[in-house]
Amino acid sequence: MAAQAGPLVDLSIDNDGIAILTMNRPPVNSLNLELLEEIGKSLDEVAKNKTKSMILTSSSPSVFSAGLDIMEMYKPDLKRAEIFWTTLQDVWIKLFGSSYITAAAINGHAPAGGCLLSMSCEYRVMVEGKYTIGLNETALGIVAPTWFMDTMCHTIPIRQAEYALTTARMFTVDEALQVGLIDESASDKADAIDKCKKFIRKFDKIPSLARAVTKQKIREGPLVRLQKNRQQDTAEFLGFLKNPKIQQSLEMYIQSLKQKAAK
Ligand SMILES: CCCCCC/C=C/CC(=O)SCCNC(=O)CCNC(=O)[C@H](O)C(C)(C)COP(=O)(O)OP(=O)(O)OC[C@H]1O[C@@H](n2cnc3c(N)ncnc32)[C@H](O)[C@@H]1OP(=O)(O)O
Repeated sequence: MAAQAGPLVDLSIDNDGIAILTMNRPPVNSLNLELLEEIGKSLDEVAKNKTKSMILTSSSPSVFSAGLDIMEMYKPDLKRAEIFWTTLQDVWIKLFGSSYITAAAINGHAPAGGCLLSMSCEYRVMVEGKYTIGLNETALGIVAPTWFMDTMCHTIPIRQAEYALTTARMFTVDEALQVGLIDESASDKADAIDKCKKFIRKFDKIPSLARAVTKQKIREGPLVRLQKNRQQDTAEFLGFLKNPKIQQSLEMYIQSLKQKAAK
């Protein structure tokens, strides 16, 4: 993968006081430890500055995020893998449990961890095109953690979530719209951001504390479940990584990605 030039995330506040958090790890925004750390710091910044809302997007022209960086899981240094996983848990807790308004302008593919980040927001607008979104973990021979599943069940009906998770279903933009995995489609990134802003403006006349507490109460179940089981969840992840069959599946998947990229 190409070397990183420039900061891994850009956090700006626009004229309406809305924070725009742009992931910037070319070529595909795969979530490695460093990118997750930077996303986590930006989310802290948004919370600390009491910014009322945040839009999550990507600097790539065709990928929102390719999900977890598979190289963090393939034959890993186990100490780093543990920090990687707890950082991912932190990012999810901060984003899913945030009190400010969140929306994702999904300007490209959003598989696995990319889908998770967008589902952790309250509203999703995806750019039209040949892009797909979904949790495809079973296709890699791995199992999405319970909190990934909880996040999907919080977004689409549980029957659809079970079917999508077990079949590693990647939804087209139209399919995602139909099932409710995204809320709107957009012609391009600017349109996606505009539509996210329109969603955010819906709260202009709603008292912010009432809105925030309502959001946090409705999201409490999945959050408490992970918070109570963090150590076990991390142990399970590390256990998976030590399993030779999982490593074999990851190796085959990496090879297939490299072959596809070389074509
Ligand atoms: C193990 C225990 C349980 C763990 C539970 C956690 C579960 C996992 C959640 C995850 O997020 S796993 C990651 C799943 N992600 C994917 O399956 C996506 C794979 N990528 C793609 O499908 C495509 O890259 C794309 C996102 C559709 C973009 O396609 P595009 O044609 O634009 O780019 P490519 O040519 O395919 O890729 C460019 C370059 O990036 C490398 N790469 C792609 N995705 C990843 C990734 N997730 N991690 C690391 N590297 C990735 C790809 O190999 C190419 O590399 P080079 O050949 O240029 O070196």
